[in-house]
Amino acid sequence: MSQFAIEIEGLAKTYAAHKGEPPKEALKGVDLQVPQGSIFGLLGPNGAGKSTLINILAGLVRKSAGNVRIWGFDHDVNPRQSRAAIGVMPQELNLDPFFTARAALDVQAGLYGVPKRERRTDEILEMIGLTDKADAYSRTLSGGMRRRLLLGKALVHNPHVLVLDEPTAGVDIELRQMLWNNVRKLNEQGMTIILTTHYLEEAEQMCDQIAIIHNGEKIAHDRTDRLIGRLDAKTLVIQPEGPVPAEFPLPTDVTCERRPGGAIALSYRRGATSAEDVLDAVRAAGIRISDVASEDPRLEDIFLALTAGAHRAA
Ligand SMILES: Nc1ncnc2c1ncn2[C@@H]1O[C@H](COP(=O)(O)OP(=O)(O)OP(=O)(O)O)[C@@H](O)[C@H]1O
Repeated sequence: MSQFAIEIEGLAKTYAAHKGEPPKEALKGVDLQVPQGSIFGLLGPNGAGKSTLINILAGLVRKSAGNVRIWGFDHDVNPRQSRAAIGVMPQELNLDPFFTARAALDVQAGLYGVPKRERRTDEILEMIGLTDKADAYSRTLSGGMRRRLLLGKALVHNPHVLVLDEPTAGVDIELRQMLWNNVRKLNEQGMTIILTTHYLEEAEQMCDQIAIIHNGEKIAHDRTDRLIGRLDAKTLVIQPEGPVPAEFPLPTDVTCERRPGGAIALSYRRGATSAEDVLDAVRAAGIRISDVASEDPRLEDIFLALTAGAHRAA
């Protein structure tokens, strides 16, 4: 058994021309390996191809080319096993309005061939906080509750891999925390998690590894800390004692930005300038330093740098 939960080679998808629109190459030969037991972030701007990739994994979209293995099972050779190894929480709230929460979970378990005695309906209802809504029709549930029910549906067959397609888009803080707590617990129990999100801070906190997709191509894949470390940028935020001159000499390539409250943020490249050089320049300008804090780049910075770089290359 491979150490990868998901292995993708040369995955391509072209959507056929439709209503005067030309064919759309949504994925252009993507290779990707998702380690078992990881929380893996799949990021990219709108229209990058993330949902297409996830929908191919879920068996909802047919790939044009390439190979997909889920938990070692080839999508084409062992479609039943590869589908059983994965659970997907989709972006759209596609619930049958005339099913109760309990029925929705039971029917889904039935679809996956889970025998009645092995069903964990009550356990899942409890986990997603819907025990008291078990017999309510899904049309009467709030948006947040429906989202939790979709998570429950993705879990009925106890998959090895759980895929979450923008699970927290437009949900409140409480639900977001509940979702992430659930995801962490499932991951601790050994489930591999793949998620797409537009909240980069969330990805930074949750994911061990991140891949960035742009225009149907993978432009980066690395451990989250290494990805962020790729940016050689550093910022010193200095709280001055007394006034700061409008302009003062700084080492080449150091930029100065005024922050609210009178602080100045000095950004530089670690490879070219040292913190000591920056502080020396501040002192030489007669600025007395009351406090200093340092800021490292965020995932957002690397994301913007990489996607902008890919634009230029294109
Ligand atoms: N059924 C379809 N028919 C034609 N084109 C499609 C179809 N589904 C998606 N596309 C196109 O394929 C590209 C990739 O779309 P996809 O939904 O995979 O992107 P995404 O990264 O998930 O975007 P978002 O972050 O906005 O959800 C887009 O240009 C989209 O318009």
